[in-house]
Formats: sequence, C-alpha cells, structure tokens
Amino acid sequence: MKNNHIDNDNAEQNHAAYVSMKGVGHKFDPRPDAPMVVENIDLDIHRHEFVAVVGPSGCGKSTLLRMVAGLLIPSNGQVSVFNRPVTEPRDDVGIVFQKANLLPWLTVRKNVLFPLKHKYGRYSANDEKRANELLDMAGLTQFADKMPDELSGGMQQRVGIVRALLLNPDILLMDEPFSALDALTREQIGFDLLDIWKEHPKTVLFITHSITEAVLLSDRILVMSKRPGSVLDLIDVDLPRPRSSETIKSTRFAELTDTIRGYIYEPHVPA
Ligand SMILES: Nc1ncnc2c1ncn2[C@@H]1O[C@H](COP(=O)(O)OP(=O)(O)OP(=O)(O)O)[C@@H](O)[C@H]1O
Repeated sequence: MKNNHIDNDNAEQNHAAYVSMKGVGHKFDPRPDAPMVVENIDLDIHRHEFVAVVGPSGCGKSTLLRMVAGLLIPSNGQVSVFNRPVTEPRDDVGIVFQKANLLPWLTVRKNVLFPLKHKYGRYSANDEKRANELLDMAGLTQFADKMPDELSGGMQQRVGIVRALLLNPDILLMDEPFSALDALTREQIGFDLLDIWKEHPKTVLFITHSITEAVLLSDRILVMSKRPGSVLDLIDVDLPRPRSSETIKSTRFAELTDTIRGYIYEPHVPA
C-alpha cells in the first residue's frame, strides 16, 4: 500500500508541470518605453521531459534558460519549479554551455569532481565511484587521468556534461552545448546524451540552432519568434525512442523538420 502511494506520488510529480513559465516577459533596459526581449511566454515542462528551444538569433533563448536557472528574474510573469517561484540562483540545476570550460591544470576526473569539492569542500569515495561510472558511460574511462588539452573538442564537451550530471541536478540546462563540434561528433554526442538521459532521467531544456538536433533529441520543441521572442508553436515530437540514425531517415522526421523550417524561414505572426 505504502509503495503504491509512493508510486502515485511519483506519477503525479512526473505528470505535473515541473518547470512552469506563466506570462514571462523580460527586458534588460528598465525604461518604460524600452523594447521587450521576450514576451508572453507560457510553457509547462514535465518532470524528466526533454524540451528543445529553437528560434532566430537574439530571440531570447538564453534569456529563458537563465530565468529557469534563477540567474535572471523576469520583468513580467513568473517562472516556477515544482510550484515554487524562482527568485534566486538555483543550486539544483546543471548547466552546460557551448564551451566546456574545463580547468586546464586538473585531470578529467578532477575536473568532473571539482564542483562537488567547490560546493562541499570535499568529495567522498562514493562520489568518485559515481564520477567513474558516468565517465565510463560517456566513453571517457581511458581519458580520466588525462589533462583537458589532450582531449578532442567532443570529448571535452562530454566531460562538461558528466561534470553537470555528477551533481545529480533534477534540471539540466543546455545552451547550444554541441555547436562548436563537427557534424559527425555532434550527432554521436547527441545519442550519447540520450543514453545518459535514459539512465539518469533529468528535466532537460536544450537550446540549439540545429533543427535536426532538436527533432532528434527532444520530446517537445518550443519554436520562438524573432525578437521580442514569443511562442510560435510547441511541437510534439512523436518519434519513437530509442532514437537512432534510422530515425533521421524516417518520413515523420522530415515532416517535423520541415514544419519547423517553415516557422524559422518564413515570416510568421504569433497567434
Ligand atoms: N545582459 C544583457 N544586457 C542587455 N541585453 C542583453 C543581455 N543579455 C542578452 N541581451 C539581449 O537580449 C536579446 C536576447 O539575447 P539571448 O542571448 O537570450 O538570445 P538568443 O536567442 O539566445 O541568441 P543566440 O541564438 O544568438 O545565442 C539579444 O538582443 C541580446 O543582445
């Protein structure tokens, strides 16, 4: 009976909006006549859902991500996580940026463990074990004792993802994490990310300029208009998982990418 309760609670948690944006708008310039950067964003993300955000350069994608992280408080509306308004920087989010920004004087393993050491002053043998498991999952076991400059760009980016995951955040915010990588590495690391996400479910907000990457990885895609960024569409990616290179060849994949291209390359007025 007790277990059923726990299961019901979890089911409810997973189904409820985990990250919620209601009427979110922002402008950096506080003057009343200054233009908005983003406006009227309504978005509910479920727990452990993978949501990609696409839209023209400057439409406010990173601004949205920073608001979820609590690094920026919206001028209008509210961002909440599990029904609590985000009012300050959250320490339960992992952020992965375009560049891994590894510390060049630490080995890969020590880079991955660094945030724990920084946060708690130390890390345990169990943390080290988890770091090794995640590094293994990311195909980096052989490189754990190497220095960052001995790794390729794709490997460094994998280290950055492992570093963000080791803190076991419930929310993973990814801001164009693969944009500095070549196309092949980019596709492979996308599949690696999906494997890790399956093993360690997280709520993911993933910003990308690549329409194919958005379709390949996510459950839903938020398509934003040009500045001031607002919601043009929220597209369900009804492609079966696990996704693979076969997925890319499917008719449905082509249909979904075409729909998004239509939004990005043809002028559209938000509804
Ligand atoms: N700290 C800031 N102060 C003033 N303006 C800012 C600040 N940060 C971002 N902006 C402006 O807000 C707008 C949205 O920026 P943001 O980085 O969120 O867009 P984006 O969609 O992520 O862009 P890109 O795809 O080019 O990375 C841009 O016009 C940018 O110049």
